[in-house]
Amino acid sequence: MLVTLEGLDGSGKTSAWEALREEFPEAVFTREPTSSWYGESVARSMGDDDANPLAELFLFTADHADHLSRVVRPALADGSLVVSDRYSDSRFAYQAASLADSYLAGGRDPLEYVREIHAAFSHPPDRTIYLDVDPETAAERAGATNKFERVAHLERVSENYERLIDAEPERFVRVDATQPLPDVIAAVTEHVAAFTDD
Ligand SMILES: Nc1ncnc2c1ncn2[C@@H]1O[C@H](COP(=O)(O)OP(=O)(O)O)[C@@H](O)[C@H]1O
Ligand SMILES: Cc1cn([C@H]2C[C@H](O)[C@@H](COP(=O)(O)OP(=O)(O)O)O2)c(=O)[nH]c1=O
Repeated sequence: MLVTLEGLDGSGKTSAWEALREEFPEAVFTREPTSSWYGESVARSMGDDDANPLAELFLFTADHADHLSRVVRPALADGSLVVSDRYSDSRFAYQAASLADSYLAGGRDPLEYVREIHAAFSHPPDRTIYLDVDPETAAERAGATNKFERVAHLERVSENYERLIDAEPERFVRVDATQPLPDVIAAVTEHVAAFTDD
């Protein structure tokens, strides 16, 4: 089973993911962007305010393709529970927001376009926990260290996540990430336990 953690920067995903490692020691824990050289290319692009958003989408997607074949598919084939801190929904929400101001031929909707690219090769998550926090709190917590962490951008990202949740309400569970962190972690842990009991 593939469980993904999604949400704005500073929503507490990494803290929850680390806590889950203690609770589910048999599971495979992974994340995107990865630490491979593809992931390093992504980090380089994120550090460049002039990076082309379409080129950046393909760097993130290249990292995802490698992550899938090297980590996610083999672990799922072994029957492992896989928990990923960010996954394809991050591309649908963030890169659709980055592409919104650029030109896509034929009036294409950026979010649909990014989804279509993934549909050709990706493995969709079984369940996704969305850590729900407002863009102002997210930017404050994350310390606005890169261009994705600006409030206006996070507002667009947040709207895109809402579209994704509306489209697949059965895949997502929402956790209120404005609660104290221990409560967020407890809620996330309970959800993962319930998924694996099903
Ligand atoms: N519910 C919360 N309440 C207060 N601070 C939080 C909460 N969740 C996360 N933080 C803080 O925000 C920062 C980013 O948390 P992190 O778990 O790395 O989030 P993410 O991986 O979603 O960016 C950390 O300093 C963390 O302690
Ligand atoms: C995986 C992924 C991340 N991102 C962005 C979200 C973050 O701003 C940044 C780094 O992700 P991450 O290291 O998970 O940061 P955080 O812990 O703050 O959430 O990359 C994308 O824009 N697209 C993607 O596909």
